[in-house]
Amino acid sequence: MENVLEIKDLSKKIKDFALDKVSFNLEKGYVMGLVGPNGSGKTTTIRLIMNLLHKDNGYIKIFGMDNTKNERDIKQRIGFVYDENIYPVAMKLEKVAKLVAPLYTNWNQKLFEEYIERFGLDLGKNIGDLSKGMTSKFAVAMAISHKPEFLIMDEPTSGLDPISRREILEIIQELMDDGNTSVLFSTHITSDLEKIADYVTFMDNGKIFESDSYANIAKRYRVVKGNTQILEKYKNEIIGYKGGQFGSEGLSGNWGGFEKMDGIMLQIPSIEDIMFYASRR
Ligand SMILES: Nc1ncnc2c1ncn2[C@@H]1O[C@H](COP(=O)(O)OP(=O)(O)OP(=O)(O)O)[C@@H](O)[C@H]1O
Repeated sequence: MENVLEIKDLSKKIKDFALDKVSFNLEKGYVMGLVGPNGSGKTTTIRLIMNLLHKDNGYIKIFGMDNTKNERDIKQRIGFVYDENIYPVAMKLEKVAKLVAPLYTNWNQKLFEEYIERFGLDLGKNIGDLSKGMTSKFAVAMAISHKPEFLIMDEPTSGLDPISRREILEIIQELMDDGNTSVLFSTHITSDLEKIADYVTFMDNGKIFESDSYANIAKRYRVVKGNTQILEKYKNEIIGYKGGQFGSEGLSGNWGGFEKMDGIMLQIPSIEDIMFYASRR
């Protein structure tokens, strides 16, 4: 097993917010989705991985190397999509590519032009004249035209219509076909994760709630619903417990005992369920 990304005890304080001992790994050849409510620390984690922010503690290894000491080598092998446009709005797409291409030893102009055509983009247009969706597609084309081994994207599909989202996901799937490419992307769109993510890392309030395959996480937890009088007694076993007059609910990682109880219903949690109850802790 070879890890493309290893994060251990990563901490960073920004004003009132603290990323607190974040640890997770991504194995080479897999796709990981980073999910969590607004402000849970996804962008902060991604910025730390990209060395755009300085960490307070912990370490980040990419391709087995320290991400700060080997930044130049690492970035040649990485593709990165920011959560916002980073290119000058008055610059033509063609010009942006001309400036960026020489930075990568592996830049493949033919491949870039193929992506541009596939996404229906016009190289003669200014960045500022692109729609939100087209800006995202251009950012993805720019990030993958040097055939990165590791693609890191911060909400690449937000603001895209379902067809464009599918196009981006298809491209990611194609990149994965060689078995050597790995992808980490943050998203709020849980259906995207269901389509392509091998692993899901749940963040909440600067901490990791879970990081595993969805199948494993779905085995570990159940949504518990039912009689308030019964559930009140076990509320310490229930994450994000909410009691109500007409029934109570939450998520449980220790749900075996509920199976035989009358008036209690168990459901396999969706990704959204896990996010919801974890954030209500
Ligand atoms: N430069 C900054 N100054 C002050 N606070 C910041 C700064 N950068 C991030 N934060 C705070 O850190 C927290 C985490 O933000 P972050 O952008 O990492 O969350 P996120 O999970 O990516 O959220 P979203 O889903 O909304 O994009 C937020 O509370 C945010 O306000």
